[in-house]
Amino acid sequence: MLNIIGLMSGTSLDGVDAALIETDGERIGRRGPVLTVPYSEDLRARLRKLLDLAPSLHADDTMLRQAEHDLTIRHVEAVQQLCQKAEIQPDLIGFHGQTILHAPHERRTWQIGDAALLSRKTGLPVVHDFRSADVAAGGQGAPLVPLYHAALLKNELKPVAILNIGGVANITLLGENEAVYACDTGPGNALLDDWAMRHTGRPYDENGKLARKGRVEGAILESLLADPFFTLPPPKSLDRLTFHRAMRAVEHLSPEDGAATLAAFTIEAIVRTPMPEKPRAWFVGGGGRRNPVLMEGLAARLAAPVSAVEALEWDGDGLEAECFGFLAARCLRGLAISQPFITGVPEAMSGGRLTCSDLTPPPWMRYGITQPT
Ligand SMILES: Nc1ncnc2c1ncn2[C@@H]1O[C@H](COP(=O)(O)OP(=O)(O)OP(=O)(O)O)[C@@H](O)[C@H]1O
Ligand SMILES: CC(=O)N[C@H]1[C@@H]2OC[C@@H](O2)[C@@H](O)[C@@H]1O[C@H](C)C(=O)O
Repeated sequence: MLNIIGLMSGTSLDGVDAALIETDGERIGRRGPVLTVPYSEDLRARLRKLLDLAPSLHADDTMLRQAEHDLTIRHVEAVQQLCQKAEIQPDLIGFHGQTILHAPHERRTWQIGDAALLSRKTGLPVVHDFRSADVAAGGQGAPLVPLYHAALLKNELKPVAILNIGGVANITLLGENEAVYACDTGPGNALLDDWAMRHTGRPYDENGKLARKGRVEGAILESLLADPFFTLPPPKSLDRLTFHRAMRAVEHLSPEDGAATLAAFTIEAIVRTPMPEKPRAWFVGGGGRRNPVLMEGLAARLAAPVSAVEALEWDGDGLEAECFGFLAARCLRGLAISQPFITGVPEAMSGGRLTCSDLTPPPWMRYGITQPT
């Protein structure tokens, strides 16, 4: 097995999560440590602006290039800090990059990040660009975490739902007979974060304090949920900005009522996701599991028990970063990272690209892995 550092910077734009994982892409050994290197407020604001500009942005845009450079340096720092913490010299990096645009219907998905720079600065080979091949083949390109959930889950609880509440929320349904279904469910924390920033100047509604004091505007909530996305069966995926119009719908509400309504939007979108099997339990990862308004709302509305993924002895902050370490190993070996019931791709397929600097021999030369074709 290889020691791989997985790096994930999610749609919340809060920073880089880094996790060490020992894996060959099938077996999973040691997991952790995990750490987060936060983005500066300035970088976060520049990335947020890039999301708005992305549909018409040229790849050579100066602001884009500068932000890409700066966020790659944050990833270099994350690798260095993790190596120190783990006291280990890793073999490989799985680098997700920062999604600035996701439009699978146009066969476009765009993760920025300079893999060559990351490889040069760390002296390690880097697997990156995990989503493009899937999207090019007609898939959604997301979510990609389900095969990692499937590899991790050992218990007999199935059907079981693993929910990630990041900027966008996504679900993996591990069904009976090894079936794996997945999709994005709707907004996660992103709308709430933007609302909190506007009304409190803070990047998120800490512990749901604002939403807790508000009243849900039922008519607005139902109008938001009338979007055809919510009745579409999986697979389906979202851009961080897909439901940004919800901000306009709640604009006239008080900070508290707006937060309560947006939190209810996240919850109801999850509850109403059409599912091929009925989960017997729900486990929640991502920063949203720290928001008691979301967790209590889900527990009240779902038919099965809801807990944080820590109940499975998983690390809810590191799971996605671990996943991109796991997927990096799978890409290297040409193993599938997506399947028809996960992303809608016509057949199971691998993906990712490998970048090595002049100083980093390809991993198959160093570790006897079969060279991917
Ligand atoms: N104590 C807390 N109270 C409320 N919300 C919280 C708390 N801690 C974290 N969060 C929420 O979690 C978010 C960060 O979540 P996470 O790190 O899972 O996002 P992400 O990795 O960017 O997501 P993804 O890639 O899945 O879209 C914050 O932006 C915030 O909304
Ligand atoms: C295009 C993109 O970056 N999608 C992310 C985003 O963040 C959550 C949700 O939307 C999910 O579909 C995906 O990330 C996770 C890690 C995934 O691919 O499984």
